Amino acid sequence: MGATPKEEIDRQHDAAVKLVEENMSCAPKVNRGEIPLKWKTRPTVEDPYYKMIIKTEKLSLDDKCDQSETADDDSDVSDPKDGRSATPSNDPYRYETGSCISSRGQVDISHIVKLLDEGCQDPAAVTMSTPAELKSQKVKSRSNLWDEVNAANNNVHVVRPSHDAWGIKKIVLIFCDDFLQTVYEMPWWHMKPDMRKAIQPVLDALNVDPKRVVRMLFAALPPGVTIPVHHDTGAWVQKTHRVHVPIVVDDPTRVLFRCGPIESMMQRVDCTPGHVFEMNNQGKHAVSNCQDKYRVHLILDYVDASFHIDERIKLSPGEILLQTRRSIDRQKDKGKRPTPSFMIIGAQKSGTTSIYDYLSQHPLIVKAKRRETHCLDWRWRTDLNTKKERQQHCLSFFLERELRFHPSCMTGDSTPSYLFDSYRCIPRLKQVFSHEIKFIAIFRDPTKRAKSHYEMVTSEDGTPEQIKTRGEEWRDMTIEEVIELDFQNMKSSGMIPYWDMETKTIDMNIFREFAGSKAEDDAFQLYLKNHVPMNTGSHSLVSRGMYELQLRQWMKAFPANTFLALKLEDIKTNGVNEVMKKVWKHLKLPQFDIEDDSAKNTRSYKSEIDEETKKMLNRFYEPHNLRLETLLGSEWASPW
Ligand SMILES: Nc1ncnc2c1ncn2[C@@H]1O[C@H](COP(=O)(O)OS(=O)(=O)O)[C@@H](OP(=O)(O)O)[C@H]1O
Repeated sequence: MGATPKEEIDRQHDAAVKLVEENMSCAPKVNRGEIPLKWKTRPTVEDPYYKMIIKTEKLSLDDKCDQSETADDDSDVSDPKDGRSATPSNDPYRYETGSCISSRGQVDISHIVKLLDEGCQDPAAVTMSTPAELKSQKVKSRSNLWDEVNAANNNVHVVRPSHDAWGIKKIVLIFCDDFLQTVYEMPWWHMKPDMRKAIQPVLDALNVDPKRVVRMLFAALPPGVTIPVHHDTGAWVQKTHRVHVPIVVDDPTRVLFRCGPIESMMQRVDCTPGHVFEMNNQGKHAVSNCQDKYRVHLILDYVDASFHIDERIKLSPGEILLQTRRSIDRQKDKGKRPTPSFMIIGAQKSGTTSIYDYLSQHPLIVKAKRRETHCLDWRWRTDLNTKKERQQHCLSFFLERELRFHPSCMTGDSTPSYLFDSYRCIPRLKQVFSHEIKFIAIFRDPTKRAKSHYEMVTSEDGTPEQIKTRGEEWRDMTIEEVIELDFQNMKSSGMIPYWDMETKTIDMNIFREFAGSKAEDDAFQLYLKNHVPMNTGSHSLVSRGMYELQLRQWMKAFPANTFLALKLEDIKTNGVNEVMKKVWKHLKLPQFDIEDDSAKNTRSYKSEIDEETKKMLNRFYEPHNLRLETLLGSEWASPW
């Protein structure tokens, strides 16, 4: 349900009745052909033509650009923020009066009317019951297609929260998920030749093959109802042409259907039955039924012929769909996706919080109960005896039960310490999760990472829990002392035989022999065992920047294609959305442009790192950085 307050809806309804009574004229029925899909963006404040309109109309930009309005159908909630991110259009015709409406012909709808007649004017049967509840009830008449019980048993029940809340009755023939990955054909479409035949004249007028139709339904708007000014949202909107055909309209003069690029430019559309018109549903639109009868429109959305649809599924009568606001799944696919689907494993202080936040903005991502579950390291329950109990404990950090019903959605966590502590985490992970998990690692110039780590651990800011987990061991130490301590710990574990503790230089001959060897892996394990306690974060300042060594342990344990490695610096160079494209691809999620790309978990430092210290760390890390190429390919040839 949208955000428009009831008083505003009442105000708009009264205004609509007034316009109807004043006989507001309709826009001339001009066939402008297809409305170009590139026009299906919200006007933005950056758009030169929009600015021009605003000026001409003497409107205030702030007032008129994408006001928050209300909802129409399932996903049609106006978003006050989306004017900021939409692509500016440079096409002046986009904002011309009438640019949002194109008359596409007049067709014979008498066969459709016959099929819909029964039950059409019966008072609302929109119950908000679940499909299972509806299915358990007895069907009164199989020929009454408006009856929800009939639809749940012999067609497929679709929930359309906003429409249902308005009391809008519906007969759904074709439906798709929000990202247009799957199109569902309902039995009353694919098993009803009379229905297809009756609707064919509409498709002929549009010159559209039925396989290009991704949504098609009849909507009966109750008497006296106004759907206030809004625009539709959802990834599908910009990929589809929206077509309306008035079917049952007793008195077209008492139906006010308006559409336009902005609210003040909305024009009235002639709602004479049989008038096939396309409208830009990214433009502002509103409808008022000022009759004392239901008003029925056929509403359909079709894609361009070149658009590829992954799957077109013919549903069986009575099948149950499991829906969220942005996803649709079949009940028979329940449990198809095990939890979790992904893990951001590190590196600590390299932008993991940001990546998790950006990921969570995707409508098909559901956040874990906490971002850093730590279920495999310091929240691992050694007291639990069975594998099943340990599994349940790890799953308890996610909305696992809820997600079972929605396999097209996914969840995961972001625990940046996992990458480092492969010694504990990998065997535990293998014990509790046997399904494929996609791993994401993000790296950052390791010297900068070390400074960020030191600043965090020695900071007095944060919640009591954060302060406790960071530990107090470094409080009275300089960064140089902490670095020296870690070098000693690594040295004593046999991890850095190539490092001269006095001259602080690398013997490259030893490095080349040792790096990547079993001896190095063994020494790293020993170090993790002896110098990585679970009760404090004050450890491993230098070693956490040895990325290849850490990632190698994971890539030995899991297939290479389950890993995606990112570079924090690429966010600055290429922009967040370019970096996130790689993430969507890795997780097989539909492309999505995030709205909030601000950096998360940032900190201002107490002091700058000393130049000599910086040079020494750079010297230590350089050959380690170069080794990333052996794992990740030429893109990582000289990362920093
Ligand atoms: N988008 C973007 N651009 C540039 N820098 C960014 C970005 N997102 C996060 N960061 C920096 O990453 C540091 C925090 O990393 P993490 O969130 O992984 O830290 S933590 O391990 O979860 O504590 C932290 O570094 P410091 O500020 O140097 O401490 C953040 O500023």
